[in-house]
Amino acid sequence: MGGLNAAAVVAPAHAPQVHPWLPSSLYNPTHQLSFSSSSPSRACALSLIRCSAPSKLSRLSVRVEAALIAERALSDDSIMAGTGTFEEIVDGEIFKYYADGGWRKSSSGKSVAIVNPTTRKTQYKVQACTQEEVNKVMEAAKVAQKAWARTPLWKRAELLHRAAAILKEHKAPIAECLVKEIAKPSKDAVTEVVRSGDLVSYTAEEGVRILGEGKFLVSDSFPGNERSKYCLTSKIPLGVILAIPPFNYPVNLAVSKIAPALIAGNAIVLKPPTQGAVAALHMVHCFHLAGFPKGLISCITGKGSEIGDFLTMHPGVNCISFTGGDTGVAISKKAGMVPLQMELGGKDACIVLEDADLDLVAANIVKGGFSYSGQRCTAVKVVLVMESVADVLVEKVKAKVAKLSVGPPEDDCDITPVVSESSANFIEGLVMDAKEKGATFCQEYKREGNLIWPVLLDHVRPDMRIAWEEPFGPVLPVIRISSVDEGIHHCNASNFGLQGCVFTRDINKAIMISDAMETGTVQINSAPARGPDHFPFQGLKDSGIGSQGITNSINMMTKIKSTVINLPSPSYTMG
Ligand SMILES: NC(=O)C1=CN([C@@H]2O[C@H](COP(=O)(O)OP(=O)(O)OC[C@H]3O[C@@H](n4cnc5c(N)ncnc54)[C@H](OP(=O)(O)O)[C@@H]3O)[C@@H](O)[C@H]2O)C=CC1
Ligand SMILES: O=C(O)[C@H](O)COP(=O)(O)O
Repeated sequence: MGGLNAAAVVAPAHAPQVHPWLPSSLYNPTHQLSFSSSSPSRACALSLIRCSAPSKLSRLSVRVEAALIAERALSDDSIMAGTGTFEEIVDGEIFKYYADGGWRKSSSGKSVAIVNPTTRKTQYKVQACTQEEVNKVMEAAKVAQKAWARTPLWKRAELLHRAAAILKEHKAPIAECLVKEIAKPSKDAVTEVVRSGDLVSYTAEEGVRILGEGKFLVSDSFPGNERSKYCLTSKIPLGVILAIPPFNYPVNLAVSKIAPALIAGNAIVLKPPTQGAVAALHMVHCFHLAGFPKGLISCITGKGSEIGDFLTMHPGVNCISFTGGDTGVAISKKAGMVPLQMELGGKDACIVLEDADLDLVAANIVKGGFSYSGQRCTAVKVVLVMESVADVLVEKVKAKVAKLSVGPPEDDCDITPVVSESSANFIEGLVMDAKEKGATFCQEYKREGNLIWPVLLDHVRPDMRIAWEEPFGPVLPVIRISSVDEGIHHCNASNFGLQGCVFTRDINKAIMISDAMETGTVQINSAPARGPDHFPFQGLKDSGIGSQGITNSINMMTKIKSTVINLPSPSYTMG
């Protein structure tokens, strides 16, 4: 695209106008626009900046609006990671980490490579942060949180709305990182960013409602008491929240922790997954542009295996919100006395009864089992179908699988390379085990590098690993069952209990099966899914601790504080 090809955001030379409600010591100097070339769009953006009288009302919002206008003037494909708005987050070829309101290089002098799953070459590099840098981030977070907790709720919400708008405006460059780092199909990558912006806005609104309410209790309802004590309760922040999301939703599962933490008055330290870290850094920059106080949000990069234990066992952490695999089980054993929110793996079962609408089932199995190449914790991971309808169902699913496009994420293919070579090897191990033990392959098994063609495995038996293990890849086992009880038994014998689904036209049977399935959620006549993002989302057994979803996350990241008014003598309201 000609004309305006970069809108760089640079720190102002002079001290910025401080928002009246932000303590000046914590103010994150916000940004001015500079342009690398002239164009009508540039002139338009500049004239808007000049005309907008950034005096008493809000210089911050003028600048943010101007940033938005300038971004809108850019074509989606003209913005590359580390250029334009995101120039300041990268130094040479290594992305910086975010601490104390700015982008920094680690003193370690070391970096971590992010390998593009499609090319299998290094795509990006991020800083390998040191323990000392973690200590500093924790100290800054503690200080910033105290001031943030004194910031009125509606003002916290306002900043979150701003961050959401900036995030959505920058969907293209962030999605591009997702395509390159985790091979997410390009349309899904854009959807992830837009969904994340919506989640942040919804959280701001929900927070204003639920944190604006407390309880008033009187003592005479408890035996032996007169009405001489009034108890007022409200929700207070926990302090510093450590957020660790997984590779498959590095932006969405980061903001699903960041936004509830912030609206509730907490500070946040984010440790993004290595694959997906650059997308996450871009997302953090959107929060930076929104003007949050310095130190309140930080993003530490580095390999989880190296820096993870130091972070999760850090005394400065007051709550851990983690999404990922077995690592979560290990963290929960090591973490100290802090609240934990753990969203871990799943082996979501799809139980299909004889009376089910098999076209609907087939469509849901293919979408549920193979979207993002099966790399979703809520993917359908085992089909338990009544023998009498199994042949018909398998044929229908097979026909749909044949239509899935396989190839690079840039082409928006349905099936794209899985995240890493080790993941592809693990998936292949499960497939080969099933082959040796006699499963029926509905398609020929094919793999090139990290790209695995979709495979439906029929006649899977419980002695095969794929019957129980989570492939996190485009491989779906079908187990034929002779009774509903057999299906429920298989589902409940799993160590996981995230979601499950049941397909039947009989709502009474559906409810009974839902009640019998030991999972956090059961979907009736649809594939498992986390969204919409305000729904509660939780796993039983090894699938997690606590519940996510916007309301539940806000509640989880707060504590109840009571103030009791003791009257000298009982008082009863007469009305
Ligand atoms: N229930 C749910 O909501 C979801 C569950 N999952 C599950 O996650 C798994 C796949 O995701 P994946 O990212 O590979 O999961 P991992 O558990 O490998 O990693 C998750 C996060 O933990 C970090 N990490 C690694 N080691 C440590 C450590 N010792 N201490 C602290 N953090 C650490 C990782 O960083 P790094 O990348 O640097 O190693 C990453 O940010 C699957 O099992 C899937 O089912 C995934 C999404 C959602
Ligand atoms: O990480 C995951 O896989 C998600 O939490 C599932 O989200 P989805 O159902 O929206 O894909």
